[in-house]
Amino acid sequence: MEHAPKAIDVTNDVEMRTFNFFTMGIDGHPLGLHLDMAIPTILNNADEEQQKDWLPKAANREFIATYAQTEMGHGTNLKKLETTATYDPKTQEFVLNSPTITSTKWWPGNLGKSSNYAVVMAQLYTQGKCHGAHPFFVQLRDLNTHKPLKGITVGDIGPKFGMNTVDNGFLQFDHVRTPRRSMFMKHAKVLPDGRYVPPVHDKLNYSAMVFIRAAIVSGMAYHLLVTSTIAVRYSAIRRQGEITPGAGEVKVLDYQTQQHRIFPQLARGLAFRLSGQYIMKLYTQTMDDIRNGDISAVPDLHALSCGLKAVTTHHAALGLEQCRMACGGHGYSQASGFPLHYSVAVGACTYEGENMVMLLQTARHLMKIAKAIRAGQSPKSNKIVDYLFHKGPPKCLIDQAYDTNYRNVLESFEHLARRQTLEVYDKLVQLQQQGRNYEQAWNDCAVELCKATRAHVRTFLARTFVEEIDKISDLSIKSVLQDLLQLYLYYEVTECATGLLEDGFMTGQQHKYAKKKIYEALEKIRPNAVSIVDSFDFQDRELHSVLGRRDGNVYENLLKWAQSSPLNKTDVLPFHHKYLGKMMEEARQRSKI
Ligand SMILES: CCCCCCCC/C=C\CCC/C=C/C(=O)SCCNC(=O)CCNC(=O)[C@H](O)C(C)(C)COP(=O)(O)OP(=O)(O)OC[C@H]1O[C@@H](n2cnc3c(N)ncnc32)[C@H](O)[C@@H]1OP(=O)(O)O
Ligand SMILES: Cc1cc2nc3c(=O)[nH]c(=O)nc-3n(C[C@H](O)[C@H](O)[C@H](O)COP(=O)(O)OP(=O)(O)OC[C@H]3O[C@@H](n4cnc5c(N)ncnc54)[C@H](O)[C@@H]3O)c2cc1C
Repeated sequence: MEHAPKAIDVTNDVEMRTFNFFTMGIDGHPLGLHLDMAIPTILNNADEEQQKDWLPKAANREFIATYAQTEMGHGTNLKKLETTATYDPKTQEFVLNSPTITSTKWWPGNLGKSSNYAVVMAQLYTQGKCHGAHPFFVQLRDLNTHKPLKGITVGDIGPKFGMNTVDNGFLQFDHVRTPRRSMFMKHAKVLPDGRYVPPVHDKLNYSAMVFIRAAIVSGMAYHLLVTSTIAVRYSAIRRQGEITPGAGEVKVLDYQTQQHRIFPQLARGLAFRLSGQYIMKLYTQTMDDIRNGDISAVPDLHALSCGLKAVTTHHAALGLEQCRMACGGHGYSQASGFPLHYSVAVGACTYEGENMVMLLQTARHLMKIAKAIRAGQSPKSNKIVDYLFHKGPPKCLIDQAYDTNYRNVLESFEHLARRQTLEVYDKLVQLQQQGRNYEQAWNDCAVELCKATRAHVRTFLARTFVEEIDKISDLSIKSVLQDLLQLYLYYEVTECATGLLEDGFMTGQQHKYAKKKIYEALEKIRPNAVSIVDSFDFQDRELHSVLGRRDGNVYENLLKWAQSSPLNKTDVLPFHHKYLGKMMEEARQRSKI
């Protein structure tokens, strides 16, 4: 090709690649899974020889690979995946098979028509024993004809809620043989004679999922900032109704309800962006540590990435809907961009680990800490969880005259997370003392366990936001961002007020104080709102929105957009006379009788 694209940067510059992934393929593109699941799997799970062979070709786009783990019958419970990879020592090959209809791989992005390779998660059998789900690098289609290889049935799963430019696919194996070395062998191995060598940590095979979970946090920030930009810009040009009778129609952005709907999404977008940077740095550092044989950070990374992924995707889904609803009828048009952004972002509540399951994974981590606290152990030096070991003030102090760096607000979030974590731990213990087994007790506490995770993640998001704003030296920028920080923190206080009021930690008067601080922040943000969203410098093509155009020429372009609809190619649609015209003519004839 004349301007062949240069090789993908497969270094661990994940931050930029992630952002490209989320911005480049907002509704997905043929290389989405190749870039952000297949390549990370090769980087983190292939041994040196395999990396030498596969990585340059992957970077050079000599093939397209996806990540085929989920099956028709199982997505969450990886232990019960049914695809098998059985080692044959005679030929030193694995035989891949889909034994049941429910073992059909189902959902992998770009699997249906684009990919010719896949990372396939299969239950590994050797010497008659199953060793659990392991990744294999498997060719699916002929590199020249692109036809499926022998024993492989593959196709697209059909239209979905959204992201319909992504060919999510299905895949079945009928005793397909693949070389022994197609098994990713950095961590676990199968030797030529069939002996299994276990990994140092049995979850290292899950690293690609951890990468996307970490990346999704910035993805959610991106979606919230994009849709807030659309809603703020549109609200700044849309005039509807009067505040002072006779003074003329106002910009809907001047309504306090409009500000209360949109500005918190702006604030959350920033908060998620800052935590997204943190978790991606933690991911990169942990992967480097693993390469040096240190797996100590793996549990912290897993717990934080699961919790952040679940909370940010849920809040993004709610926030995008608020932005859409704030734009009235035009917000419901495809011209707004909201249907596209929403349908892509909300998928992240499900993919890469369904949110309830992710919240409970983080809760497992919190329960271990609660056990240590109840056993009187001292905290590890880990800023993410150390606060759980601390006592904290007995009463809320958010309305004290001076709250330097929002210490009193952060302590309120810490108080709630600490109380929720310890109370649900105590309930877990109590239910077991009453005779329930651990698993049943766990299920009977699951809703409260999820609340503990949400409280812990809220604390992390808030603290990170405060710390990062504090580092800003440009006072004019800092002042604007502090308005958003104030809104974020007190909005989150009101969002979790039930938990703070429940034990009398916060008073009703303090709740009123928090609301006052919210309204104060809304007023401070209003004059800067358009400049704040313009500063993100999103291109109109990224926003996919007539309402969010930087030039503000919404109405002329809305009409142009509508006129470009295929329906408007002719004044009278071809089928009119055949059906509607005929129906009306016959009705008129009948009425003359
Ligand atoms: C973002 C939007 C912007 C625009 C985007 C554009 C388009 C994007 C489109 C697509 C991109 C995404 C494509 C999607 C891909 C996928 O969905 S891939 C499939 C994802 N599937 C999952 O996430 C499966 C979820 N299930 C699991 O992960 C596991 O089953 C489990 C729930 C974690 C349980 O695991 P398992 O059963 O194996 O383990 P247990 O026996 O229960 O033990 C749990 C212990 O293991 C520890 N653990 C589990 N996972 C990990 C991990 N990844 N790392 C480290 N440790 C792990 C866990 O902590 C327990 O430890 P403990 O026993 O000590 O408590
Ligand atoms: C847009 C999109 C893209 C995707 N891309 C890929 C891909 O590229 N590769 C890939 O392998 N997969 C992909 N997936 C699949 C995705 O990873 C799974 O859908 C997800 O892991 C959930 O699994 P499931 O759909 O089987 O739901 P299930 O696991 O059947 O769960 C159904 C519901 O049951 C509840 N539930 C399940 N387990 C528990 C539990 N332990 N505790 C509490 N509640 C529970 C939850 O409410 C859950 O929503 C994609 C999915 C979507 C929507």
